[in-house]
Parts: sequence; structure tokens; C-alpha cells
Amino acid sequence: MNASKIELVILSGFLGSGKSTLLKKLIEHEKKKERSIAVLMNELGHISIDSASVPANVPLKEMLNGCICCTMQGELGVQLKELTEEHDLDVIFIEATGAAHPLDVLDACTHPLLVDKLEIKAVITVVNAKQWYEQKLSNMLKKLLQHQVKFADIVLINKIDQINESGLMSVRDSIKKTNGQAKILSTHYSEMDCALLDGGLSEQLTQKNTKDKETDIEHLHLQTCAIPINHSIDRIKLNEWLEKSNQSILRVKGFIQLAETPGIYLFNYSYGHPTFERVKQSVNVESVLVFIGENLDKKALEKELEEVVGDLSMKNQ
Ligand SMILES: Nc1nc2c(ncn2[C@@H]2O[C@H](COP(=O)(O)OP(=O)(O)OP(=O)(O)O)[C@@H](O)[C@H]2O)c(=O)[nH]1
Repeated sequence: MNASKIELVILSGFLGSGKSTLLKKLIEHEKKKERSIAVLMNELGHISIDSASVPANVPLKEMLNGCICCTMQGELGVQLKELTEEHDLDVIFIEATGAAHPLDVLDACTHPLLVDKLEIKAVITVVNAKQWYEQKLSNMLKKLLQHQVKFADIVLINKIDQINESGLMSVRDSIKKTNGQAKILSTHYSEMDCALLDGGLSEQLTQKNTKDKETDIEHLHLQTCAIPINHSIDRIKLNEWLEKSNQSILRVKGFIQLAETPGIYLFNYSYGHPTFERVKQSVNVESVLVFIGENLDKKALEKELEEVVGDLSMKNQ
């Protein structure tokens, strides 16, 4: 057995900011060093999309359909304990839902049964640069983003391709004001210097009193809604609809087929930016879109979506 404690790295950050993109890089980095790793993933919906970013040979536990911070604190402790018992590990990465408060995640990881097994190495928070700059979210979500930054050891200001230089400078200043102790990095596709984690990071977060959390942040009840898609989709129509939909959609991800080209695509939509990424043929996935938003009305959403893709109860002719 591994005699030293297993390192725990918590990835935090709002929906679609670039956590899974970062996770992939961190896994590659650890693999190069031949370290033994596992991943614990928490997604809001009951269908996992992000798990596709974890290589098949990396032990993975998923906590679906709930947020660590609201309903799954106990569950996280159980999953962590199982991981430590089932595998001889050097490091565990936890990717929390975009709605999670990092201190809640930390709380769950510092269960008495785990303290002698785990050492919290770092909390890394990923920020969508443009989203932080524009501050267009509801007050409750703005506060969540603030807290995600405030309790981080490393903050990635990501998606810098979507903001100009002066915008980036002002985001940097504002992040620095929110958390003067964190290491702040500007990144494109979450490309951070992973070697930063190799040394002894400042343990500012672990020293923080987890009871210190300001409790005025009410638990967010973002809804998720998974809709199976039995038609191929016209990508332009899909984009146009997402731009004008009356629903407060914060994030969409899923696997779809496109009308104009064969194959399965991983669709990602966050903060107004859609992307389509071809999925390897060997991966067997069902076509589905997972929507995350505030006060989502599933029936209305399905109706709007049907105008884009056709009758959802009928297959393509
Ligand atoms: N343009 C641009 N897109 C990026 C960048 N980083 C990540 N993305 C894309 O943004 C989308 C969301 O990235 P993810 O890594 O899945 O984000 P996430 O934080 O894990 O999302 P959730 O799990 O929903 O919270 C994907 O399509 C990424 O390829 C970036 O720096 N620039």
C-alpha cells in the first residue's frame, strides 16, 4: 500500500468554464510521471457527459444527479473512501459541479474517516474570463463565482481568446481583489503549467476554517433536464435557437448527430459559445442533450427544441 497520504486536487469553477478541459491536462501530466490517479466526478444531471474526458484505464467514480454542496456530501465521503480502499493511489482529482461551493466540497473531503488517508493538495478554480468581465449572471450566481475564486489556491482565468487585453487586465485585477493569495494564471483551453502542483503549494485553503463560510449564499437549485434526441440536428438552427430561447439556459452538453455530416458529435454550449467535437467511432453513446439552467421548464424546452429538430417522439425518416 501507498504509505504516504493520497493527494486530493479539487477542480472548481462555474458551468462550462473549462474544468474537464483542465482535468484532461492534469491526468496527462500525472500519467507522464507514472503516478496512480483516480477521478471523482459530480454532475448535476443523471447522465454523465464529462466522463468521456477520463481515459478508460483511470478509476472513475461518478456522483450524478445532485450537487455535492446540496445533497451529496455524505455520498462524496463514501465514494472517496471506496476509492482509497480499492486502489493504491497517489492522487485523486475531484471535479465538482459548476454549482458547487468549494468549501462544501472541502467539508465533505475532511471526514474523520478520511483525514489520515488524504491530503488536500489544492483547490483550482477555473473562471470564464468573459463571463467574469460581463457579470451578467443573477446576484446569487455572481456570489457563487466570487466564492469559488475566494477559496482557491490557483485561479485560472480561462478562455482568454474570448476577451480583449484590457478586459483581461480588468478581470485579473478584480480576481486579485477577490483573492489576493491565490496564484492567478491566464489560460487558453485551461493550459496551465501542471508542474505547479508538483511542489508544496501554500496550504492556505486547508488552513482556512471550513466553518468560516459566509452562509448567506443560499443553495442554488439549478435544474437539469436531459432530452433524448432521435433526429439529426441542423447546427445553425440549433445555435440560432439557443441564442434566442426564452429559457434561462446556462449550459448545454450532450451527444448529437448533425444533419450535414455523419458521425456523433460532443456538443458543448456555455455562455453563448457552441462547439461541436467529433467523437471517436469506437465510443458508443446515445444521442441526448443535457440542459442546465435556472427555473427550466422542461415541457416548454421540449416544445422549443421540437421546432428545431422535429417531433422528439418520432425518429428521423
Ligand atoms: N474558446 C475556448 N473554448 C474553451 C476554452 N477552454 C475550454 N473551452 C471549451 O468550452 C467548453 C466547456 O469546457 P469544459 O472543460 O467541458 O467545461 P466544464 O467547466 O467542465 O463544464 P461543466 O462540467 O458543465 O461545468 C468545451 O467545448 C471546451 O472545449 C478556451 O480557452 N477557449
